[in-house]
Amino acid sequence: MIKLVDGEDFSINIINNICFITFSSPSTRNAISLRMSAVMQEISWKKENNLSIFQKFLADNNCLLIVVQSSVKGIFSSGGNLSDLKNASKELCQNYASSIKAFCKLLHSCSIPSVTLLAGSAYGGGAELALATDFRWSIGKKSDLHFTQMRFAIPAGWGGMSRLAELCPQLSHKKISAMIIGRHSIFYEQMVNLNLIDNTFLNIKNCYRALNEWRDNIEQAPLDIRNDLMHRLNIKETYQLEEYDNEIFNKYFLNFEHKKRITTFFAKRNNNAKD
Ligand SMILES: CC[C@H](C(=O)O)C(=O)SCCNC(=O)CCNC(=O)[C@H](O)C(C)(C)COP(=O)(O)OP(=O)(O)OC[C@H]1O[C@@H](n2cnc3c(N)ncnc32)[C@H](O)[C@@H]1OP(=O)(O)O
Repeated sequence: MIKLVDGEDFSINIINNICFITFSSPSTRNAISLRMSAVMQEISWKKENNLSIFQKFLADNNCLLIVVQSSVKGIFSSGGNLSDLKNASKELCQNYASSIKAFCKLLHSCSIPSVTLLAGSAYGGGAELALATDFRWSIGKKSDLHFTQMRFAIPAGWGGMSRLAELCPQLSHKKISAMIIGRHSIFYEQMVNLNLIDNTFLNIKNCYRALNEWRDNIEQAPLDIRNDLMHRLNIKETYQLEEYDNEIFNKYFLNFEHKKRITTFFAKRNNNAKD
């Protein structure tokens, strides 16, 4: 295990090329504390060579997948830490939301796939954190999102409204504003209908098995193709993306590696046929 953050309630470790970001604060239902936000600020804001500490940690340790998870049964996160926000000075809180928002943005803008494991509810900023990753996998069918920010007379502040629009094109900006104003909840079935749940597992064991299989498949993809495919997220115009996709396909089609793997495929089939 390679550690970047070793807090009792918030840790970031790499195990077998998977980066686990784990929230473990049962006493606050995984509320994101001021201290957690300070750590997120430290590791998210650009440092050397235009790379944040977090991105350098991922690169230096050949991380292939990012997993955000809760170790607290029945809840992903209760969002902003209300007692911290009640007791701390305005100065102490001035970077609170922007630090968490920067960390959330990194989770879907870096060139490594990210997935949130949901086994319970997410409230307020916790729902925004659950939306921050590329994918969401549900363990069981009790995953849900509760946009409770307006209970405290604030809009979503960790990037959740624009992220919801990205993930669910069918939700207009007006509908998203209405959902925040109306403190809407999105329960499991609706999350599935909105494509906010990408996979569902009966239990955590099956989920981790699928994560390891995903990691193995990524590892078997040649690094140059992985990099070229992940570069797609930087191309915004559709016509440029089509041109780029043609270019990278022609770059690898019937090259040495492609033909080698076709040969291996038939060799394995012939060996299996003989067994
Ligand atoms: C832009 C984001 C925005 C912001 O940053 O301001 C927000 O995220 S606003 C906060 C949005 N969060 C919520 O609306 C959730 C508030 N919490 C609850 O509704 C409940 O606690 C719930 C449903 C999460 C859990 O209910 P349950 O009955 O299981 O437990 P308790 O309510 O008894 O809570 C247990 C324990 O956890 C503490 N707690 C819960 N949520 C928070 C929180 N967000 N911040 C700090 N502490 C929290 C609660 O006070 C209890 O502690 P105790 O010492 O026993 O009082």
